[in-house]
Amino acid sequence: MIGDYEGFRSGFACFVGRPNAGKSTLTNAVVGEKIAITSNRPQTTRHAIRGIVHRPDGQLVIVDTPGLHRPRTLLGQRLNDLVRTTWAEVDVIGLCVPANEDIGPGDRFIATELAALKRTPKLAVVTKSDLVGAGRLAEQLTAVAALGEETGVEWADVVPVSATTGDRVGLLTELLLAQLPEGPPLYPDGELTDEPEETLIAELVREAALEGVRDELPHSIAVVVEEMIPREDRPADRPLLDIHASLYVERDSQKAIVIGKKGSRLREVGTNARTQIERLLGTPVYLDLHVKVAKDWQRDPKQLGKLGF
Ligand SMILES: Nc1nc2c(ncn2[C@@H]2O[C@H](COP(=O)(O)OP(=O)(O)OP(=O)(O)O)[C@@H](O)[C@H]2O)c(=O)[nH]1
Repeated sequence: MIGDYEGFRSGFACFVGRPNAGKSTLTNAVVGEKIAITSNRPQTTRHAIRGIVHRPDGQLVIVDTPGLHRPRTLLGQRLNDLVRTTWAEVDVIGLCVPANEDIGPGDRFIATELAALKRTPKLAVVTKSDLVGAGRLAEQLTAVAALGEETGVEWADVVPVSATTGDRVGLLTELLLAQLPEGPPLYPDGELTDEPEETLIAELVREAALEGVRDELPHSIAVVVEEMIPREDRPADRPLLDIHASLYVERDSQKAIVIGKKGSRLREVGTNARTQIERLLGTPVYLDLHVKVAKDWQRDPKQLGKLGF
C-alpha cells in the first residue's frame, strides 16, 4: 500500500491559539471553503471540525479546535479536554499568534502546554499580517521565536499569514504538508470535511444567531438540527429541503433577546442562516427555527450530553 503512494504525505494538523487568534478563519482559508464558523466574539468554536486539503503530493486534514481557556463552567472544562485530546492526536500543530497583539500570558500558557508534546512538530503562525506594517511584523516574528526559546518549543517554521488577503496561506499549507508522515490519502478525493451536514448547518445557524449579541449570551446559545427532510411533491428541478432546528438559550430573558420585537431578530437570523445553508448544500432550503430555554445548560451534564457536548 505504502509503495503505491511513494512520496505522498497525509495526516492531521490543528491550529491552536488563544481565543480570537484567527484559527477558524485560517482553517477556511487553507481549505478554501467556508467550513468552520468564524465570529468576532472569542470562544465561539466548539466542534472539532475537519477541513481537508487535497494536493497531488499530499492530503492535509485540519481539525479546528476551540480556544483553550481557564474553565469556569462544565462546558469550559469539556472544551479544554477536547483541545488536549485533539493535540495529542495530530501530526503537526500550528500555534496562531495575531500580529497585531502583544504576546501575553495566554500565548505563554499554550506554548508551555505544547512544549510537553515532544514528538509533534510545531509551527508558529503569525496571523492577521495584513493588520500591521513590515516593522511590527518583523518584531512579532522575533517575539514568537523568543516565546519558543522561553517555553522550550522548537518551531519547525515561523510563518506570517493573512487569512483575509490569502497572503502566504499557500506557503503555510506546503510547510504543514511537509511535516506529515508518508502514507496514502485518508479521505476520498474532493471531500472537504467529514463533519456531518447537520453539525455544519447547526453551526451556521449559531453563527447567524451570534451576530450582534453581547455579553454572556454568545456562550449561552446552542443549536440542534432536529430534522432535515426533502419536501414532498416538488418538481425534480425545484427541490426544497425542510430543516427544523432548535436554538437553545439558558434563560427566558435571553429567549426574548434572540426572538426580538415581534420576532424580527429571529427572522433575520433565519434569513442569514438560510442563505449560508443554501450555499453549503447547493439546494433551496426552508428553515424552521424554534427558540427553547434549556435552563443553565452549560452547567448541566445531562443537557450538555443532549446538545452534543
Ligand atoms: N484583518 C484580519 N482579520 C482576521 C484574520 N483572520 C481572522 N481575522 C478576524 O479575527 C477575528 C477572529 O477570527 P476567528 O477565526 O474566529 O478566531 P479563532 O481563533 O477561531 O477564535 P475562537 O473561535 O474564539 O477561538 C474575526 O473577526 C476574524 O474576521 C486576518 O488574516 N486578517
